[in-house]
Amino acid sequence: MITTSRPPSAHSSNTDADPFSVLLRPPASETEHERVARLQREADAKRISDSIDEEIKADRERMRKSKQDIRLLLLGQAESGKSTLQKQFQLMYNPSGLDEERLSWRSVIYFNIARPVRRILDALEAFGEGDDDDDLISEAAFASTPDTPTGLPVAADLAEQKSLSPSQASLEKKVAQLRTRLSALLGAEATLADRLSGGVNVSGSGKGSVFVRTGWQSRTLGLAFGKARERTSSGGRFSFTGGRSSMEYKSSDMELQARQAQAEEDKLIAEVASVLTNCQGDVKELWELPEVKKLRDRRRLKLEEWADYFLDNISRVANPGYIPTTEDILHARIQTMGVAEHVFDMSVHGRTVRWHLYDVGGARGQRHSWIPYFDDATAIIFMAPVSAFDQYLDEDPRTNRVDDSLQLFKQICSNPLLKRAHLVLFLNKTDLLRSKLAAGIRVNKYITSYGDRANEYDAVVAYFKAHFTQVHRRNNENNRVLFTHLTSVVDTKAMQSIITDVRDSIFRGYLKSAALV
Ligand SMILES: Nc1nc2c(ncn2[C@@H]2O[C@H](COP(=O)(O)OP(=O)(O)OP(=O)(O)O)[C@@H](O)[C@H]2O)c(=O)[nH]1
Ligand SMILES: [Mg+2]
Repeated sequence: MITTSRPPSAHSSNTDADPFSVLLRPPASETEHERVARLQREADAKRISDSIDEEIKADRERMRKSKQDIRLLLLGQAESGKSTLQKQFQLMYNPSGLDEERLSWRSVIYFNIARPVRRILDALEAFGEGDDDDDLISEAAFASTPDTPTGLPVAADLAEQKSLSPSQASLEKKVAQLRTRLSALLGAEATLADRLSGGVNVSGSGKGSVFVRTGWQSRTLGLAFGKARERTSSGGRFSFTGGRSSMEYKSSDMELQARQAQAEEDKLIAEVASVLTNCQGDVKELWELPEVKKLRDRRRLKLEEWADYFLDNISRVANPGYIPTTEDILHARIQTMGVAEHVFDMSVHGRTVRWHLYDVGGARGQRHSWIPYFDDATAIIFMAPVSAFDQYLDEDPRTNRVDDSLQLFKQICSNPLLKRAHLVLFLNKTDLLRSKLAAGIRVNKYITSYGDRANEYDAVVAYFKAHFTQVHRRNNENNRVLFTHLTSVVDTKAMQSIITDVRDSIFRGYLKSAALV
């Protein structure tokens, strides 16, 4: 056994000692047992202190590295295609992530079917109530009215009771029958909306919109699908990692709850899937009613593009064991709430750089949440849906969507916090623009300044492009270049080369500014 000299006692008479060490000195009466315990405590404290130092060092290193990351903001009004573009990035740079969340898209797709089904029924009923445009009622609807096993009134009775024409009464009866047969699907709409939004209602952002926060896929399916983060408008950070993160399952209680939620979710989806399998014939019958086409042609029933896509594909989607295809996922629609961050490591010309993609909610009530992301943005892709010339904002039905896009683009171009950001403009939904023009929808009916220019794709695109370019030119203090692309972001093949092109131009700008710093 060796003996060591004791440190001077706190009660020592040495008055020259540093007052802190005096305070820390062990009492003179310390026993050997107490001394061993104290040394152990001191060693533990040092270990903890060293590990904190290590963490601080690693944090600094992360910060230094993350300053070199590329931050790309996807901006634009609601429905402009930001989340769809994000999915295309995911397909290119993290395809396994999309595979992992594939099944969770069923709830969105079923919701994308249930809601338009209800809207079609409502529109047909509203027609029956006050509209006596006989031409709208097809003979087919009248002729195919069967006797009613459900006890619903027959066409002749209805006509007599409400003094409707026989054809109107026939349609009303058919719609009533379809509503009864589709009641289980209609009932699922609210349940699905509630599950998707996690019970959150967002006011002031459009009629009956369903918003999802980042990470909804793991809430609806309990999957690990990659990292997603949010910044609050005060600049603080909330981070969320999908799947079994320590944050999600801190205790076995929470794990149990998550398992129960997952089991309920699976049950709900299985139930809706079987409802859809059973009523697919009715959905098809409703969708194919000639009156639906007529109401749409006369613009008395406006359905969004995803309704067309999924109702056209109803037999496939309603198949038992349905798994969404990539194209289905690209067409699925759910509104983004707040800002979702997606992180990809991209190798560009032999150099790997971390990219942070920020997919924002574009509705007016969501735009305030963009601001904390402005000051360190490397680049912006602004998305303007040019097919929306005949549409108005859900959140403000007096504002034309293209006009809103132009106003928003002006704010983005002139924002001083964004003046260094590389600027890319996607004039999106060009496929839908082509279809609308081919269907004879006239631009000058909605945008009077279009005048008597040709109602053709090239002329319309040139007109909109000129307006966006002019907004940029008038709000371009920094002489920054605007890179414009005509896009249909649901077109995967075309998007692969556009994304590569955009990626390279952002990367070139990034290298240039890195060299200047
Ligand atoms: N046909 C077609 N559909 C598109 C195109 N771009 C987007 N869509 C569809 O439009 C709908 C809305 O797209 P999102 O990507 O969800 O829009 P968003 O900009 O993220 O909307 P918010 O999250 O509300 O801000 C989805 O159903 C997409 O599939 C396009 O170029 N062509
Ligand atoms: Mg979105």
